[in-house]
Amino acid sequence: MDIIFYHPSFNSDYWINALRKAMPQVHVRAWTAGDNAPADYALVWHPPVEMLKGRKLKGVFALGAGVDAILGQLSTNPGMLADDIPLFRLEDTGMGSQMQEYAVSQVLHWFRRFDDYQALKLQSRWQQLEEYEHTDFTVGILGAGVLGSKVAESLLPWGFPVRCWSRSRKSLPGIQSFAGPEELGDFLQGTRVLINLLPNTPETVGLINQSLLNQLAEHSYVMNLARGVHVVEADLLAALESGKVKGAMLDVFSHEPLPADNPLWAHPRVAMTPHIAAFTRPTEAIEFISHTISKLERGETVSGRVDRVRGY
Ligand SMILES: NC(=O)C1=CN([C@@H]2O[C@H](COP(=O)(O)OP(=O)(O)OC[C@H]3O[C@@H](n4cnc5c(N)ncnc54)[C@H](OP(=O)(O)O)[C@@H]3O)[C@@H](O)[C@H]2O)C=CC1
Ligand SMILES: O=CC(=O)O
Repeated sequence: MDIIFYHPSFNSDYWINALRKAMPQVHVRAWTAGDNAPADYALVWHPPVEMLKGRKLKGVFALGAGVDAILGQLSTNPGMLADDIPLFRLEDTGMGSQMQEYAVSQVLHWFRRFDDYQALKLQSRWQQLEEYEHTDFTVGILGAGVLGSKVAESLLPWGFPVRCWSRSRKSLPGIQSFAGPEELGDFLQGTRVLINLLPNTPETVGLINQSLLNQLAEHSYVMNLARGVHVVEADLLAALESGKVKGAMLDVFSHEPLPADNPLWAHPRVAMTPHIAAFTRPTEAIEFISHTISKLERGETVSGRVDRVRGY
């Protein structure tokens, strides 16, 4: 069996050695321009069209959780991957615990008013503020898939009311589930901290806009861990100015790296990180990929297959 590998920034030698160790019977090679030799599987992130075009593959694995980039490439280059070639993505592979750490630490930061205390510190003011109540700190998670559900579970032990919104209804112990566009309004009503873990699809682009932000609780907080295109930046800035939104923590942006003249950089109530909420971890990712390939080769059912029509 042959596997080709392409990632624009990962250390290919490291990955290829680790893949060979995990699957000693498989020939793994880094794909380079002009390589048209046959392969069974391709492991990719932002692949050149020519890498995949016309290949008869048994499957393609995206080396991340989101498949918006590759589906975007496919929409402009439909011949890049035949419809019958399955596309898989990484499910959790260590990203769940990273998302939990990120979300829990930031929710606690806001709940314990460290943002307010930092502002007071900058004015050299010693002042004790009123405590927030857990009951006034409902956390609502947009997306209750692999990562959203893990984040939801991790917030429960801290005493916050937790709710989630997805396409289909979930039954996650202790978490209130809202489903579909008709329940989005009820989900937003009373949500104090909004965490976004939706995939980037035509239905979710621009969802976090003025209308949505207006439905949140007063002095709410927004955390975007999914994709920049979900948030209408001008609407978020307006909501921060009006005080409707008290603070935002952003990991992802419509344009990455975020341009130097973007007003988010200087906003005192916006914190940000450079798309690091969850990294692809080689050991866990390779374990998932090798396990999935073994099952596929045995004709067994696997999870992680992308529904190309649905877009995630
Ligand atoms: N910032 C970072 O470092 C990283 C960001 N990400 C982002 O996180 C995203 C989520 O990952 P993951 O949890 O693995 O994805 P999943 O596919 O497992 O979960 C997606 C969730 O979104 C819900 N959803 C999709 N479309 C809609 C819609 N139109 N209306 C309501 N709910 C919808 C799904 O509902 P249902 O369950 O009913 O299908 C599901 O619950 C990725 O797509 C990626 O963009 C991922 C890794 C790292
Ligand atoms: O943003 C990262 C991903 O895995 O998707």
